[in-house]
Amino acid sequence: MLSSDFANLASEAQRMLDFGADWLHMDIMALCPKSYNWCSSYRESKKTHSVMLQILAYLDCHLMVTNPLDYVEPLGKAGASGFTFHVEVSKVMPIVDFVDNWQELVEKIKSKGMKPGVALKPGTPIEEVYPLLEGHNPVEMVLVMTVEPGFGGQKFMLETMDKVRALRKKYPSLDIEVDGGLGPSTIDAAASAGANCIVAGSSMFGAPEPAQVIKLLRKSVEEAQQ
Ligand SMILES: O=C(CO)[C@@H](O)[C@H](O)COP(=O)(O)O
Ligand SMILES: [Fe+2]
Repeated sequence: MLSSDFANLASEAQRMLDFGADWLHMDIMALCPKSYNWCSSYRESKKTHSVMLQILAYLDCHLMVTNPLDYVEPLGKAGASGFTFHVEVSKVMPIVDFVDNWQELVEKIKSKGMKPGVALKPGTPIEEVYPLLEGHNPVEMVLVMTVEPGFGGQKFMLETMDKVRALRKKYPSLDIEVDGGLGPSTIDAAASAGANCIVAGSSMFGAPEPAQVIKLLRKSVEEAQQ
């Protein structure tokens, strides 16, 4: 949704769902701490239109913030479906034992009815997320960033596919999301590496026929899965 027309957020979201999108991806960034309000505004606007859509639209929230714990309560209230925090917070947070802290974080995310996920930046080794996929409270999705976080419309970094391949080999049924620079020219590389959740911003909102782009992305993932 970062590439959408913010003045018409609800109709932009509806347009993408009508074109065939499964999820709406919401980027929440450190310097816009109230950006989670998008979720509640979206839910509110939908109340008057369609109760069904309110239930059906999956809000996939990607938190590029250093204090994810502070967002669990407000995002849960705002109607988020997925809550994906960055593994790099372990380095910037004044945390003595990140392992205990992420267990607590995952537990809180689940208690608010959201799906916990972990994201990693292009320069972060894949091994750093492995501990979060083990134990009694594992995350349920890994978001591999295929551009540096910050804004849409950047060039897909092909070298990040090594991480997707390694992850898919180790976890055959895990949800692996790729985010940044995905579109018709890059989807095959991501799909064949093993990604099954595709975030597409500028390639969707900038397309003359977004429905065709979605079809193409889905076909590539389905074929790779077979
Ligand atoms: O998280 C981010 C950027 O920080 C992404 O979600 C981008 O917003 C995706 O946009 P495109 O690269 O598809 O235009
Ligand atoms: Fe994102």
